[in-house]
Amino acid sequence: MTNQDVVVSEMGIAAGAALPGPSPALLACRGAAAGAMSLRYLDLAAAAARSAGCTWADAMRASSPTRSRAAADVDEFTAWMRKHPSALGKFDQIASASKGKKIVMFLDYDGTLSPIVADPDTAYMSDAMRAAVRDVAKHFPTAIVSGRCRDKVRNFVGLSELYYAGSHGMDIKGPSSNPESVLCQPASEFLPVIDEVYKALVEKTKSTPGAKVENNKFCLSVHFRCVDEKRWNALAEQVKAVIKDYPKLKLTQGRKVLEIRPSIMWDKGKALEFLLESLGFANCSDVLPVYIGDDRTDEDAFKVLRKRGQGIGILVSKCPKETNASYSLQDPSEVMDFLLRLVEWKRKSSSPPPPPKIRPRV
Ligand SMILES: O=P(O)(O)OC[C@H]1O[C@H](O[C@H]2O[C@H](CO)[C@@H](O)[C@H](O)[C@H]2O)[C@H](O)[C@@H](O)[C@@H]1O
Repeated sequence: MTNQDVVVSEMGIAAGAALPGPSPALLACRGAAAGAMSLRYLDLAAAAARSAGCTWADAMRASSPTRSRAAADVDEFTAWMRKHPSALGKFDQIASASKGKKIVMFLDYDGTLSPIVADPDTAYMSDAMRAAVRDVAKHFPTAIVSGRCRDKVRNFVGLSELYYAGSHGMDIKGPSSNPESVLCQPASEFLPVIDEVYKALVEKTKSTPGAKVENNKFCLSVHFRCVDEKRWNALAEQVKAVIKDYPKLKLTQGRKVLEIRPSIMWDKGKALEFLLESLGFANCSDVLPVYIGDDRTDEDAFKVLRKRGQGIGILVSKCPKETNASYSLQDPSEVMDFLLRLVEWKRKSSSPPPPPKIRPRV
């Protein structure tokens, strides 16, 4: 079977090829991943498109909805909101679930802390959001979990006191202020291959106007947000033509982006588990991980929370989506409101009660 077969047969998107032998780094990182099984998110919309005999472009369209909230079916949205209520509306419920527990905050970057923009290199987060994240990190251990290369997302966020998990969790590092902080790079043996494929993809896709290849160190992104929809299928063919010779890589999809990643059993869910373990919360019942994300790669983390029966998954979305998250927020501005509210609640609940008023003697 060729890798091309693998790509097409397994979801038409994800090529689950043979696992590479464990690297020393992977062995080092295995603590949280022992007995791990693949937590790959099942892309229902794209799978449905393909099983209906549709093209890659159909699957790309299905996984990158452009439909506005106004055009969406209101009943469907209301029903979805009932299943995934607003984390702001249900703030008191979330706060009471955290009583006696240590909150650990996990935040996705694009579409969660920064609004989605056409040029990935200018997806800056606002100073107000940065201040909110800084405040959150003063009270709770906080990690940024992103598909981007760790250095890039670290530069965008600009806060040294956080944990960063870049490349969809394949590159984890603790706060730079701590010389003993963790480092986990389970896909380090893939670096030369990723570099080679990056160059090949840049060359192959240069004939597609608007296509952009982003090197995320342990994985690659091929953006099609600025590509004419008529060319999406051709672009997917170009990408498949390049990766067909690399059976240890798999192809997945995000928001108007094709992602090329090592086929290892590691994802944002594994990163979450690894970080909880590093923080000493491996088998604790008194921890409440809160994960906020907007994309399908975040579903791996939501699934882990569901499986643990512990923690709170919050999907950032304006329209109904199949998700393992329990709550929702509409956009990064609501994410900021939620973070600020959490900080305010924490301040109030940990400050000592005011001293009793002494009545002046008359
Ligand atoms: O895990 P994330 O932090 O959400 O990263 C996922 C991908 O995000 C970026 O792409 C997305 O945001 C861009 C900027 O808003 C947008 O132009 C693009 O269409 C989106 O897919 C990032 O550029 C990718 O490398 C990440 O994998």
